[in-house]
Amino acid sequence: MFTPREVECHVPTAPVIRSNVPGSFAWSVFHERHPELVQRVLRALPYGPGERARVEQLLAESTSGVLEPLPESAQDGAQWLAWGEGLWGRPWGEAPFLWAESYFYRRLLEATGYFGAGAWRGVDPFAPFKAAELGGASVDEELAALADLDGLQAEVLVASALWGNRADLSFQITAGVAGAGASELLVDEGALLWAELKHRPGGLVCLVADNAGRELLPDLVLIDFLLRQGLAGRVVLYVKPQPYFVSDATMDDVLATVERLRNAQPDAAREVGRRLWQAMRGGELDVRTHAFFCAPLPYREMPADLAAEFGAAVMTVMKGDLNYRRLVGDQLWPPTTAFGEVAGCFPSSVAALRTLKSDVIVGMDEATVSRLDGSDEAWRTSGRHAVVQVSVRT
Ligand SMILES: O=P(O)(O)OC[C@@]1(O)O[C@H](CO)[C@@H](O)[C@@H]1O
Repeated sequence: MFTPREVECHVPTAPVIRSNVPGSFAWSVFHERHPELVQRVLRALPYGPGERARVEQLLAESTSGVLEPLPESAQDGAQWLAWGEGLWGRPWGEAPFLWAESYFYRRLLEATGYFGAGAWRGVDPFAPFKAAELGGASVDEELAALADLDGLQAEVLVASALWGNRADLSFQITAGVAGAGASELLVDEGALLWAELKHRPGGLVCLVADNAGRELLPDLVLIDFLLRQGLAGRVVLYVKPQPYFVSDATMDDVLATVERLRNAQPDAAREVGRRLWQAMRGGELDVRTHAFFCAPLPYREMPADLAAEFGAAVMTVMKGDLNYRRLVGDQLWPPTTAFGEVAGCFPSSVAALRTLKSDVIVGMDEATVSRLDGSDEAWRTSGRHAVVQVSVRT
């Protein structure tokens, strides 16, 4: 069980998103994305009849059944029982969307034997997808672009880490080529991010990773840049403790990506890989994790030990859509709500680098919202729009 942090945190209220509204984005995740995901998982690995039956049963339960708790043998069973108090026995769609999705991924690991005593223990059900992406041509292209690394500006590296967030394998299941088409940066507070880092160079920078592969690669290049320029004296890279939301990065993915860099062409990419390896050995790059990163809760409910880690940072860079939902709260905020008003409880200054792939959005101006609402596009979920939003802790 987590020890909650003691903090006075006042945020406005807004309706919590749930997946029980047919036609909504959240509903489509459970009724369109998950069925396809389950089929892909069952095709990608030769799970036996027991695992397959449990996975199919989970899909049926999560689309038309009620929430059942984890088996008593699960090591985190008591924690989930507490998190789900009042929800057990109710339809999945009645639970908060963030809660229900987190629980779906936890149950998928249960069904595939990830935490069991058998041979499937520790086997990442999404590993085949992640490996295909990391070994693929688009990563070759990203690596080739590193030939001109010394000429690349800080802003370009942030843009690359930002748009790398389009490469999210769960999103691509229903969106096709993620966020295909022209892209638009709706809010760009990148200058504030760099000003803060330059104002307080040499401190701790935290980066909370999102997806492996095409996203983690530019994240690592950005980390290398921060260390090389002395903008950060130390970087903590946070990854998930277990497979989650298909392509979320774990320690295995960090190691595979650093290895990919160390063996890459051109030389500049290999040099990045070599420096990252050394930085990990020397402690300047510390890869860490915490059970809270797979918890069904917003960051404002993070436990005291994790809050203390973030509290020591000059800046935390928060990657991706899900981290954004957890940072501001998975709620239907009026889009003009100030980012700092809902993210300001975070223990350090925080910069969100996020492409929009779910309904949550804050920090917009009225005119942009009207223009986008007047267009035909599902702009909140298409993956074509992005924000760089910063809240500075004074
Ligand atoms: O966090 P990421 O990888 O940027 O996006 C995660 C995502 O694909 O999954 C959720 C829906 O299942 C949404 O938060 C978003 O669409």
